[in-house]
Amino acid sequence: MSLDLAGLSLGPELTDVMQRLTQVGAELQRLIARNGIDGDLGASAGTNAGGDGQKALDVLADEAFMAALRDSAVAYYASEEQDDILTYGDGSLALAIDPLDGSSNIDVNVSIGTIFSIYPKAETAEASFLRPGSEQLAAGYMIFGPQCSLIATFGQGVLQWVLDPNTGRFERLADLPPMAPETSEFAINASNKRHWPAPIQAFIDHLIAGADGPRGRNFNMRWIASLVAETHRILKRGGVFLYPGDSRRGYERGRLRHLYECAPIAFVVTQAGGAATDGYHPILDAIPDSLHARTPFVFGTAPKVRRIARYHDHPEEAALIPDEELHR
Ligand SMILES: O=P(O)(O)OC[C@H]1O[C@](O)(COP(=O)(O)O)[C@@H](O)[C@@H]1O
Ligand SMILES: [Mg+2]
Ligand SMILES: [Mg+2]
Repeated sequence: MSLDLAGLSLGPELTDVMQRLTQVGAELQRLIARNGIDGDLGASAGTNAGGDGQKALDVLADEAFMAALRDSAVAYYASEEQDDILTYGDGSLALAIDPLDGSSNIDVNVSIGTIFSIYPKAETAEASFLRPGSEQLAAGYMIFGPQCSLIATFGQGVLQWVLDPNTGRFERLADLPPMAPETSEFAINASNKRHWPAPIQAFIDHLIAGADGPRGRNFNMRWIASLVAETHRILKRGGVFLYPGDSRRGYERGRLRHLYECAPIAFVVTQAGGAATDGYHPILDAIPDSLHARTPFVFGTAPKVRRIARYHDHPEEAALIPDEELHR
């Protein structure tokens, strides 16, 4: 057993799938730690279904998860790296996966990860995934960094584990406490500012104006370009993340994938007391119209996410809403 699930009643199928996911995760952490010794995991390796360039590690991770899950309770496997859904056995689960998130960081030794989302199998392969994220049974991510952590939710709060490099086993830590309601950090790729919609421009302008602007206090910015690392920081110390749609060709719905990235992160974040929207509507209520569909994505401390929604109605007034009023 690579994962300590003592005391959790997940049922045999979900338990087995979690064990298999974490076995692969432990192996990926080991391979990543040796990057450069036997080969270059950041080398280019083609293009995936969504049109993104693939790195060697994207392909290797996808193949490792496919191999590990082929004879499991996963009946349908949908991956960011595959054109179509793969049909396996007749188990009861459907798994969506971003096998390697944060690919641009592989060759610079910055945290990357795997994001997973598990649904009960539906009538058809497509119907198993093109549904609201609120129907997820489980979701989470592994982060390959200074520590290899697993963060997961099964719908009752957020659980965390750390991989013990001495034993190869994920040891459970105390459950994550609810996210901090008061924070001053935001994360966005500011190089795209000129392409953003007006409400996002206004929100960020007001944060950057700091104590001299309508918000009347200073804020701090972080951008790692690795969704798992950004999520991990925000879960641990609060803040807000934005990847809005923008006017660049192909970015009208942002960059991130609804099924493989946004729905699972939204499930985790809302279970931690945060919120996740497309800027306005909750992500967990939305139904993606295709496997690789993208969505604008805003998540983090709930009052901040609510304030961003208010910027879509009344940008100038939104800056002046007292924080307490957004703590509903
Ligand atoms: O390079 P950009 O446009 O800032 O985008 C960074 C975002 O893209 C991603 O790397 C996309 O994920 P993949 O690496 O799985 O394609 C996110 O992890 C990150 O938040
Ligand atoms: Mg990703
Ligand atoms: Mg990826």
